[in-house]
Amino acid sequence: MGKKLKVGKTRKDKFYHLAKETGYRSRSSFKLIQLNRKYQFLQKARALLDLCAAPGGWLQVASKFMPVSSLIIGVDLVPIKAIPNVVSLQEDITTEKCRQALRKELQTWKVDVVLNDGAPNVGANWEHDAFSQAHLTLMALKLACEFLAKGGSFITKVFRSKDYQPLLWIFQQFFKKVQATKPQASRNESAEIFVVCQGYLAPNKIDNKFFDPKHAFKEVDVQAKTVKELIPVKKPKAEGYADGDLTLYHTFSVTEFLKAENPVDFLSKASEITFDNAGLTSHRATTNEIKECCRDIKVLGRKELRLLLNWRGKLRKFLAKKLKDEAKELEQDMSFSSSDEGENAEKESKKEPKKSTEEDEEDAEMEKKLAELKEEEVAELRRKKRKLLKERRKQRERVELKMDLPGVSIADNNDSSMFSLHTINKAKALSEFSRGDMKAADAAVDEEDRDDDVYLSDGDSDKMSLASDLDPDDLEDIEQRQKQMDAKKGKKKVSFNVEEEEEEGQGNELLVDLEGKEEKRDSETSLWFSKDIFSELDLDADADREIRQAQRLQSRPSGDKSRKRKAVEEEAAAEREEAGPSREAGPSREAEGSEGSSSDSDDSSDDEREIAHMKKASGGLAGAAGAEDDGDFQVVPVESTSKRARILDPEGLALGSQIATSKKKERDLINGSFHRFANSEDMCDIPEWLLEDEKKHRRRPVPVTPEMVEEYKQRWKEINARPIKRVAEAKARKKRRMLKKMEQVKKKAEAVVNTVDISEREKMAQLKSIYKKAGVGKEKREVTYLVAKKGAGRKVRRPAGVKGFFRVVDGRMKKDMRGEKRKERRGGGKGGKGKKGGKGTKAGKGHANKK
Ligand SMILES: C[S@@+](CC[C@H](N)C(=O)[O-])C[C@H]1O[C@@H](n2cnc3c(N)ncnc32)[C@H](O)[C@@H]1O
Repeated sequence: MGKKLKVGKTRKDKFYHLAKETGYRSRSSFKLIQLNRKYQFLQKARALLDLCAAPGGWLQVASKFMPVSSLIIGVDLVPIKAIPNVVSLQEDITTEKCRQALRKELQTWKVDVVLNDGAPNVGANWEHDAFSQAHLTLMALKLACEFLAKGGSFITKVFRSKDYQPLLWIFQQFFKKVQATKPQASRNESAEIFVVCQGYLAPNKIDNKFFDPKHAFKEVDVQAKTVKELIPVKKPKAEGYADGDLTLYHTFSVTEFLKAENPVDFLSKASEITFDNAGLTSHRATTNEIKECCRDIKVLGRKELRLLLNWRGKLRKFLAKKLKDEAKELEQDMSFSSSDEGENAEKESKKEPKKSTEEDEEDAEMEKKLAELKEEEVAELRRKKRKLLKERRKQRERVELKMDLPGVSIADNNDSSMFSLHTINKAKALSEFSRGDMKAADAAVDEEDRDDDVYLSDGDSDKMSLASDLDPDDLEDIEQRQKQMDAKKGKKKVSFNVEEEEEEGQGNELLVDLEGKEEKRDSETSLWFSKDIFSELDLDADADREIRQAQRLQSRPSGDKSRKRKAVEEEAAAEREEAGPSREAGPSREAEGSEGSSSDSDDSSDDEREIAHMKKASGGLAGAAGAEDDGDFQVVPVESTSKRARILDPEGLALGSQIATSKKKERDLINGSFHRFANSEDMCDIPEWLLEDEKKHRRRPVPVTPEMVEEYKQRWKEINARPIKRVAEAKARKKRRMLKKMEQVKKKAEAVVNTVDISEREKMAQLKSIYKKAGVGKEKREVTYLVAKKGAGRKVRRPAGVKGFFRVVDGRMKKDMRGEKRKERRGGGKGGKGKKGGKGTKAGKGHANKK
């Protein structure tokens, strides 16, 4: 028999070798390194206690990661070889002696971290081993509870057995956060798991049952006091009695309870609720239990208090409904009495003696008041709704005009209202101001404010809440009935808009519109069209074009019908010409032509109609900017100053550069523009070819050198060669993203390279996966597809001329697909027998297909 192969735990794995390489005393050092990497408890610790520390791997790690001159103590059954700056004790952590030794060592100090990697001698049987492990952990916890500072951490090894859950529960009683984890260095086949407990609660008293395995593991004593219970709760601060309140017993009536603004607050103050309303006492919601609860509020629990609150809600709903019914009855009575007033009055006076008792009067009075109350309520609701809608509309407008951001309103801020003329927009307030009666004016303004105020007085809020108990349908119903009643009473009802207009009519005289209605509309229109979305549309140019078209049509000589057809062509040519740089100075062709327009004829009526239509279409702009022909007078068109800058071509730019450099040159250029070609003659009877020729030659050369023009041409080319802004921006964004990604990948790679606890091969694998995930360095491979010859198999030699990657594919699929297509073309796949796939394909070299 040969030597037995090492299996499972005894196998020397990478961490074993790594520990040997790096000088750690045990492979479990890497467990602590990995735990610390995740939870970062060593860096902050100033004192540490390592229970079951031999041979000292964890102590090494602790002394490496903890701040210099920290206190580190290690305890184990076996002696630990000395480690610089580490105190080691040889003790059994389950004993009192060990506890005392630690006390002696630490004196009054508390530690920030307690570690426990204890593993008792095992081998008896699984259950026994598991128990002794759990017991050791419990003992470690006991020591931790004694020596840990508040907020400290306890990191312990636990074996997964039936005692695992009870242990976790106990940890949770002492620590804020308890997390279980299995570090990479811990073998998968091992049942160990590491529990990281953070935020030690440091209770004043601890029940020893927690550390008694009998209680802790077998039957966890649920009744045992929890740590939270053991932590003394601070006494609430004495607040004393309220002023004038000398008794602790407060009795309130049901009505008061129903009216209470904050019922919860009310219940906290009340000792007893008495019944002052027979109707409410006999209400079916008022059960015996409720009555009993009302007798002593102070003894009630959460459930009973909730019961009382529900009861209150029911009663309020009941009352609201009652009010509604009463209002309905009142209305019916009114309609009944108004229609049959005459007859019934006579009949009743004859039949019965008049029943005019005081009670009836009181009832009527009550009902009237109720109706008024409801009316007010509904009016209030309507007013609020209107105000809300108005505000929303305003906000929308402000957002549209880019005065506000959506959801953020600067205009909502009313701080400046005291300086606003709008606050005294009532004539009454203004007159008070002008008389110098500031008090009265303030009152008037307040009155105005109150109309729109969202907040209500106490009484109002109660009314409002009553209304809120009603259904929306009910409200609508009430509203409608109210309207009918108003109409019957002959009340003068006016719509909201009319009301507003009236108010405006007698408004503040100081609030005068700076613009007329027309101007206001124009400015609003221009504001609207100044939005970004319209910036692409050259509205000015469009308007100008229309004007010119109208003028040209107007200036056409009468009788020349052949010209009429060409008008459009001419117009287009003229526009093209205008776009050119060397537009001749001097009177325009329009002006020339317009001379002829004074001689009207019958044929021109169509044109005139067209012009009128166009003028109308151009919104009156034609009249402002274009030439007007008013009888014998010819109005010279004035170029609009707001006209957009024309984009010049290279010749124009060269000319412009000359003007820009010298005033004299500018003057010369202007003077030079008055030459014999500048004033065109009447060219009506000139043949077309001559006109074309004239256009070319009847112009003075522009005083710029061809070199200058060439230079500007080059500049244009350069500008045109540049990518458009958006493309450039997108490219820049992509580049930035890429750089960022690279930076992150670099950091990750560095971290992997610097990791000590993994082998080189693993590092390589991790690096590869990092770069792969980031998509860096992933270039699309150029693959050449080769269709294999029949029976060639998968192994094909690289054919001549094929470079790089190549893949051999089966030609049949391609052929099948072709066949399918052919079938379809022939019509619904009814193509005769036809061999499937047809003849064999020529495979090999000739079919190389690059992708
Ligand atoms: C896995 S080793 C600890 C390894 C240590 N964390 C390191 O990194 O070197 C478990 C240790 O627990 C110790 N041990 C077991 N029962 C103990 C007890 N009752 N008191 C003290 N140490 C104990 C053993 O002596 C053993 O050295």
